[in-house]
Amino acid sequence: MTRFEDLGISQATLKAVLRMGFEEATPIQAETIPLSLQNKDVIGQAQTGTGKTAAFGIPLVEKIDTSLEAIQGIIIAPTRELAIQVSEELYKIGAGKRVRVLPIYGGQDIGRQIRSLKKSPHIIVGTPGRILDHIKRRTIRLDQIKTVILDEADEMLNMGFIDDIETILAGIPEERQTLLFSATMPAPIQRIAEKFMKDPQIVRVKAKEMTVPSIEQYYLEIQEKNKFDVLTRLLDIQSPDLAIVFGRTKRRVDELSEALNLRGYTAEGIHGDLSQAKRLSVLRKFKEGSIDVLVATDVAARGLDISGVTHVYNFDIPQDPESYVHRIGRTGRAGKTGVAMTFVTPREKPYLFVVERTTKRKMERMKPPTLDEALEGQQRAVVDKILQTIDSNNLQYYKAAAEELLETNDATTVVAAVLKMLTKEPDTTPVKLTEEAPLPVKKERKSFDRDRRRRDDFRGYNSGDRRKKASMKTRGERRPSTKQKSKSYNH
Ligand SMILES: Nc1ncnc2c1ncn2[C@@H]1O[C@H](COP(=O)(O)OP(=O)(O)OP(=O)(O)O)[C@@H](O)[C@H]1O
Ligand SMILES: [Mg+2]
Repeated sequence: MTRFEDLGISQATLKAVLRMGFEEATPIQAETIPLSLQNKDVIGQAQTGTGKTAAFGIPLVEKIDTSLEAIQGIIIAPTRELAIQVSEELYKIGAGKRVRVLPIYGGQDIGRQIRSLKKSPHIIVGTPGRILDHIKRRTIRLDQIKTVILDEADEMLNMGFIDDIETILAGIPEERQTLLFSATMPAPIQRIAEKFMKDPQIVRVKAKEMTVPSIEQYYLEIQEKNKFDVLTRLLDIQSPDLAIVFGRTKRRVDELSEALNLRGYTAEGIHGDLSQAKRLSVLRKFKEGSIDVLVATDVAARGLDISGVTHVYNFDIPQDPESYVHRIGRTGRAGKTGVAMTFVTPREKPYLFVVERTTKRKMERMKPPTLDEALEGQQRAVVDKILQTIDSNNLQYYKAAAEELLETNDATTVVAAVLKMLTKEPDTTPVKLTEEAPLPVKKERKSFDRDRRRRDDFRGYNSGDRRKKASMKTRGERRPSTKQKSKSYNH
């Protein structure tokens, strides 16, 4: 355990960090902060939700000279939401020193941004495109920058920002420190590191698994057409505080959130096609708890830190293991527990195995719940609420009416009626969901299936179970569309 007191940071920053409720440094912080304070370049890799933001944020704030009216630190992040979130965290860390932090992202009025830039922020946090735009307009000056941080570098690569990043880095004085955070280190990122970093220290927080152990991971084998009913049953049974449902495409996200609303859940979707204002308002509502279910695509949710997300549902299995790790990493953050459920259609099962092999962690198989189980789950939730209400002991206004009811009815009947009224019975309102074509069948399919079967045997599934699975495979599965077929599966 490392205390922030022992990391050599100033009183002002220490106070700010403690005020944020951080008691001890996470491993990535314990390793990165001292290196960064010594001006070393650092490449950092650690699991989701383990505090990478503060790992670079604390030393960056420490190095800001607040008497100098110039941009001294720049953080580049893949999405607007992430830029805002990181700037908020940096603002809190820097509150003790009164460090000025400004988020800069596309979609926001450029005139307003230019006015904010005139108030000389010490740190800017932005998306590559907009930062470059300001550099070209000369509304951002790079000559006093001493620290550059690339957050989620691999995601920026996936989004096609690599050239923008190179251009930005090339314009920043060489006498600087560069920190790079990335979940993976594909070749183009390594090249960036070689070209733009000086003797980088690699901080890889060793973890047996890529996912944090505090997330319980399950998979459910379901046919495409049954996914939605199973999702709503799970929501009823598990009654998550806040849940994120991941869909593969934008259309999927729209349809899912609409369908969830039809069935009485408060859900909204986020994906790249929504306006900036809309995405932010959805996120705000989700954080405040005025919507319970956020439906998202991978990119929209990358790196987002929303406290209190208890459940993640992979309505569609992600195409690659990294997406899986990032998706489920929206729960179980900062040492909290979480539950992740992955739906897999029979023909997509090889993907499940690839995920498990990469994360070095097995998902536990869960049977799709039945309608009765869903009803039971709802009842249990109501009973819990009633017990809580009893505990709150604030019932004097209701007791007279209760006694009146009990004069003519027996207690069990009265309570049963109350339970029935309060229980949300499983809703089977028809909804419209376009079937998503399954991911392309993998070449190595045979061997994966064999491996999987061996593991299934090991878990002691009976052969009847397996026959059922086999028959599911032959019934009514659609062939992948040519578009999807052409996507390669490269892991
Ligand atoms: N030392 C700490 N003690 C307690 N909470 C912390 C600490 N450091 C960070 N946190 C909190 O943990 C949460 C996750 O942190 P952060 O978003 O930086 O994770 P991350 O490693 O960047 O995750 P991702 O890979 O998903 O981007 C945040 O709410 C943050 O405020
Ligand atoms: Mg992060």
